[in-house]
Amino acid sequence: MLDCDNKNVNSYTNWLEEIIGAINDGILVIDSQGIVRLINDEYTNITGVQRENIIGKSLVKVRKGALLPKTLEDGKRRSGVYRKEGNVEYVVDMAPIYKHGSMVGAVSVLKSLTEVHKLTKELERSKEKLVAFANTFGHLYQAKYTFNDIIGKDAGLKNTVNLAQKAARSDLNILIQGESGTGKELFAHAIHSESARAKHPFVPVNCAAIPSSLLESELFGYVEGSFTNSKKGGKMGLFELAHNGTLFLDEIGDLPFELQAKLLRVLQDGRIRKVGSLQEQEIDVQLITATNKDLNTMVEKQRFREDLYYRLNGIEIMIPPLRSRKGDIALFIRHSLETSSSQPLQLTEHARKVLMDYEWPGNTRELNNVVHFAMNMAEKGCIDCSHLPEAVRKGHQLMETDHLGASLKDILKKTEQKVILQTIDTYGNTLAGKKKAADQLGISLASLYSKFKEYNGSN
Ligand SMILES: Nc1ncnc2c1ncn2[C@@H]1O[C@H](COP(=O)(O)OP(=O)(O)OP(=O)(O)O)[C@@H](O)[C@H]1O
Repeated sequence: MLDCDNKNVNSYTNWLEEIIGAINDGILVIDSQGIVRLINDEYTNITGVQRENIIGKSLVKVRKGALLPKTLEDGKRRSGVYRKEGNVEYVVDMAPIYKHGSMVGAVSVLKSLTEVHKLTKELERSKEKLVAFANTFGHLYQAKYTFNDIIGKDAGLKNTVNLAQKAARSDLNILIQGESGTGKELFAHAIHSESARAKHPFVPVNCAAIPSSLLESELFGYVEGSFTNSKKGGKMGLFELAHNGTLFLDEIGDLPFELQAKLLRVLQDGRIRKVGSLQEQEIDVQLITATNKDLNTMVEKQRFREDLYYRLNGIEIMIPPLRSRKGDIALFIRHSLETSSSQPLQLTEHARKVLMDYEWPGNTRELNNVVHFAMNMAEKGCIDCSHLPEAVRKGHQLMETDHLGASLKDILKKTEQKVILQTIDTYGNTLAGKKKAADQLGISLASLYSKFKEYNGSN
């Protein structure tokens, strides 16, 4: 009953009591004599004081140190007064109640701090999660390589690196072509790392790895309810994720034809539209695409849109296959042996020759795997032919039996070379090993040295 002079509890005051009871803060009302007239349930929850122990009693007597009677004396509002009762902390706002210009009582409003503490903790936890998420997210969408990670001194590769460095300084779309395993993704990372966008996300997408039915919504995102099972709140697309950074579309030759038209529109307008949305949003990404397919032939066969091909092809980077960069094979092997092996390892001349002669259809990826395989198979600090994978050995043997068209002199020379290298492999590439090899072959050590030098350019 707010009108403390009114003894009749009418329906109006009942209604007010209902409202006060429904309030989430604790409420206590005293009349002009300092007698407690009303409390709500939340007041009991916060202070632990039961209704029957306080209603109709003088507040100062029941609650020593209560400040509300002071409000009755000076008519002043007080706010944010901190209180602690056992483990319960709360703050109190106090105000006088006036009717027709005279003070008829005063009210306290208590706000529990337990809830505030709980919310603060929740907020802190959310902030921590957000930071962790930002770290993971940042980590996930960072380029992992720079141009320093690209191994190779072959002139063809150096020209390619040179062109890629220029491309990194441009904002043109870049199309990287090359056989599988030549390092197209490595180049894409390096280009982003050296570009002005390096601090922004690098988002790699393999177009062949995402089912075509999902690719559009993955690339452009979708709004809530755009299809059955769509996530609440919709989903951000990879273009949006890459905003201000670089989007790397690998295996672009596998982009479904109907999506090619949509991608072309995005590149022309610089805007994307989420699946199910009518609104467009501006997007600023540098697009790098890569493929090991021959896009020119695909265009001719009308399997890839010509207009999109020209859009993607702002700068075209062709990475030469490893077999055309023999010098890089030796360099890569040396680098791997020096950096990846826990013990010093020697490669026999024969094994080296087999590796140099092999065609490397899987390019640097395959070479990397083969060298690591051989390092694990090596014995006594030495990698010889028997430590190479069968496919590589077989490839070499096939090549060597391919004598068609060769002169007898060349065949004999090759065979002699093979036998000498294999015998040195067997006895070891040391002085003692070479002596044994020469003995076994029935030639002098000097002769073996001179032949060995002829085959390898050095001994
Ligand atoms: N020049 C190089 N120097 C160092 N490592 C290289 C080089 N080229 C390729 N690699 C390594 O070879 C592996 C394959 O490279 P990457 O994935 O970039 O090739 P890719 O051309 O994109 O292959 P795919 O067409 O199969 O996707 C990676 O481990 C990469 O780091």
